[in-house]
Amino acid sequence: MPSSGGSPPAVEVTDLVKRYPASTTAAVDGLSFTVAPGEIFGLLGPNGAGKSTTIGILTTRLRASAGRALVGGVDVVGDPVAARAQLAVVPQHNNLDRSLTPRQNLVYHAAYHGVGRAVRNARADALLDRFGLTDRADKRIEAYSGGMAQRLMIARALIHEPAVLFLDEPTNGLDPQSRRLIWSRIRELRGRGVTVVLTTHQMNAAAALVDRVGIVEHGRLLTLDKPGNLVRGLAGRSILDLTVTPAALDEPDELLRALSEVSGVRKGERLAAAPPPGAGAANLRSGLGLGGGAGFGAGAPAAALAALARRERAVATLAPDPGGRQRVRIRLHLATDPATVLGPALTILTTRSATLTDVHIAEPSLEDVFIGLTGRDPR
Ligand SMILES: Nc1ncnc2c1ncn2[C@@H]1O[C@H](COP(=O)(O)OP(=O)(O)OP(=O)(O)O)[C@@H](O)[C@H]1O
Repeated sequence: MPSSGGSPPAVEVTDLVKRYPASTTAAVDGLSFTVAPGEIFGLLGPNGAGKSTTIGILTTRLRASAGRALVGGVDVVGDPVAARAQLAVVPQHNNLDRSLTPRQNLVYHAAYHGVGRAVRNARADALLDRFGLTDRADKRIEAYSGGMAQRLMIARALIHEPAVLFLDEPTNGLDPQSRRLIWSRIRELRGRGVTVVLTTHQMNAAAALVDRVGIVEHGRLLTLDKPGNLVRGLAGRSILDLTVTPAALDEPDELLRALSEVSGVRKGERLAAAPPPGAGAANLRSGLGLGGGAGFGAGAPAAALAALARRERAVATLAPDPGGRQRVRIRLHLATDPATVLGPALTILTTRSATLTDVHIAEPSLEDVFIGLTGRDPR
């Protein structure tokens, strides 16, 4: 997190509450956090957690039911006009003015914020260039793709050089090219000293981009820390995914139960469907120096298994998928080194005549932290 150098927080939220009329529960329910100047702060949470409502209050679109919110040291309720001069917001939905050209959207927005003519034209040119829109600056907005419209909305938000930029789902529904451009431009803002508060459901991008992340649910903060610290909190917990074909008379749930009872397994679960074979797979047979065929058990060389387990990510193909029989994916959540679980797990598979076709060892991610805190049920 960039040092605030003793200056006040860019955003300060204290005991914030929002109750919508006719709703029995609070959308924001006593939220408190601060964001340092120049920080990129991620507000994560499941659908309906209260993220957009919080941003709505901070950007003066909504009025809080209780609590306090300051942006750039300005109380958003006490002095919304001064607060709006400090901030900019890119909402979830396209609110560009379709009666204007893209360039006019930028220039008129700058004029609204009192930016002089020469400066606003120069800034519009620079921003159109930064967001890859120069060639289409004078076309009709209707001809813009979703990615272009989103880039233009971010450019428009930046034209009065706000101290704090709020982005609500900035890359939702965009193709990978637009997503990468937007994440990269947001990263650049840190170098320019702009504070960014964003919401997203894209955990990998958030983990790579934000300085700190707050995870909210039911309008309350569940945790707030650097992504690395949150993931390290799950240290020693790796995940072992096995794709297996149980023996004809075996029950997948019985197999799962047996694997879940291996020492070092915290929890076992069945995943939805078997992945397509292939893509990116390393061949465990050659990697381990083992012969072909199904059913590797206790006889497999322990050192080779340990070498596999030490690899940060390993996807391996052990045996061909026997046609016709249903494969199942089993995820084992481990509280120990995968090397110590693999041997006993393979013994169980061998004993039960199951065929193992894929092994995947994964380190925990921010998404695991998120799921661990907020659960698996869709909202
Ligand atoms: N105008 C409104 N009137 C009544 N209830 C609302 C209104 N807007 C949002 N809510 C409710 O407030 C809660 C928080 O919604 P909010 O949109 O802030 O969540 P969110 O975390 O941004 O969700 P998402 O990830 O889906 O955008 C939800 O239960 C939602 O149904």
